[in-house]
Amino acid sequence: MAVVAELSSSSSYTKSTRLHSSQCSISSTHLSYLRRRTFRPVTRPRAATITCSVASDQVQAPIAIQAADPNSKNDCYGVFCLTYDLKAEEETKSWKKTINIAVSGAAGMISNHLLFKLASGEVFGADQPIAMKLLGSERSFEALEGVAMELEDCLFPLLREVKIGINPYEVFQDADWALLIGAKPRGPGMERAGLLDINGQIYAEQGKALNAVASPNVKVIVVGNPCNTNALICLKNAPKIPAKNFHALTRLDENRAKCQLALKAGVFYDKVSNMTIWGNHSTTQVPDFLNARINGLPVKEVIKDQKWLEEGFTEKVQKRGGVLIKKWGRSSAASTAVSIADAIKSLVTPTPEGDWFSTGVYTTGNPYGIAEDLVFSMPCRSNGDGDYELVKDIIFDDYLLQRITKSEAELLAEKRCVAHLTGEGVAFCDLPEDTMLPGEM
Ligand SMILES: NC(=O)C1=CN([C@@H]2O[C@H](COP(=O)(O)OP(=O)(O)OC[C@H]3O[C@@H](n4cnc5c(N)ncnc54)[C@H](OP(=O)(O)O)[C@@H]3O)[C@@H](O)[C@H]2O)C=CC1
Ligand SMILES: O=C([O-])CC(=O)C(=O)O
Repeated sequence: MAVVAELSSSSSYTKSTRLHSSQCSISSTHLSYLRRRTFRPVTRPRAATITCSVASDQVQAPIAIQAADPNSKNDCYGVFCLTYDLKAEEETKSWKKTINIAVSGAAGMISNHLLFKLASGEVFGADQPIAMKLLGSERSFEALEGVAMELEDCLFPLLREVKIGINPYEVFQDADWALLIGAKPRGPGMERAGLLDINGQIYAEQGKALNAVASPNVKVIVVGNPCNTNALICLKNAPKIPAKNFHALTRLDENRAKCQLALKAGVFYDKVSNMTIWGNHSTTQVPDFLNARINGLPVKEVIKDQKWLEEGFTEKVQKRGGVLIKKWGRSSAASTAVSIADAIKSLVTPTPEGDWFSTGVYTTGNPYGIAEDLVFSMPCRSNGDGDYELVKDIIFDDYLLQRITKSEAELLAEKRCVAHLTGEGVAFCDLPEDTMLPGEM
């Protein structure tokens, strides 16, 4: 027989845990505490529901009953409900003000690597406390709890708060950074236009939520594919946030390109600099070997094999994701997480003299003649304040311009295909057939 009982206590966080006996499951809210050095619990009521299947001859103990609040899924998680008195702690006196980092797709593969790097301090710095706001869905909520439990168990000193939730309007509240990773993967037989529409709707919704509740100067990095067009949709739905603040992640492509040039030149990859990825995070992307440098020299002076540069190198970078999926059985997660960390570090630390980095950013006002009103990967520099400027001293040749034009045409076609999501009228999809996400080949 089944016994259903509710426990009396307090909180606003709802979770489900399976008991060790495997005969009972608990749907409980988490105890919330006021965070002080002494970790004194606050007397907020907690509620829990326990369902047990027991044999009819077993004695059933009466259990106290009080209503739960099953709708509230966005509050502090576990140990992160404890408040530390920062002033009382000598070592924290030099810490900066806590920043809020929102992450969507937080229960996914990429996040499973990224969150721990963020919490460790290696991205924002050893004096930068962070609060994590993790967005999941009904589908992923239990997994998200698992993620939060692992974060608890890491005892990261800089991780001051973790919240999990399924409503972007709650999770994105006061976000200083929004790392938007969640997206539906393209399944077998799904048209690219279908993927653009499904994921575009996610990014339109999240753009609206950011517009409504995030910090007005929030920096947004869109990872979920197709990331350039998702970023465009997101920024169009967030008119209060500067368009310049939205990025589409192409740092993984930059890192892949550096690796291939280093391999060919027989140097370690720290010798490769000034690497631009132009355009879309797709197989039309253009890894720019004309402006890149190896040991400070133009690539073409070090690698004299033009055919390899134009064909072998370019295609290898464009299709690296797909080759990896064939081998690994899933898309790049660890290297993507590292590249997100790199992308953030490039914005919060000054760019080394003479160098630059690639990121997909808003084209309006660009000095290269690329169509306006797209999100296009271009070379950028930062003084470390989270902002960036486009690099001006870039050279072009016919090959480079021709390739850039192809990627630009693809993004213009994607944009027409999502006009219903950017507020620009009726969508019309005429996507070039030969172009794909890096993982789709
Ligand atoms: N820009 C780049 O360089 C790269 C981008 N990517 C892209 O990043 C994204 C995330 O990759 P990864 O973390 O490996 O993927 P996972 O499949 O592990 O996680 C993706 C998350 O997306 C969420 N999601 C949102 N909507 C849907 C939906 N309709 N169906 C299924 N899941 C959905 C899910 O979380 P929830 O249920 O909580 O919403 C899920 O946890 C993908 O779009 C991938 O193509 C990957 C590598 C490189
Ligand atoms: O297509 C994917 O999901 C993977 C991807 O973007 C990449 O590896 O660059």
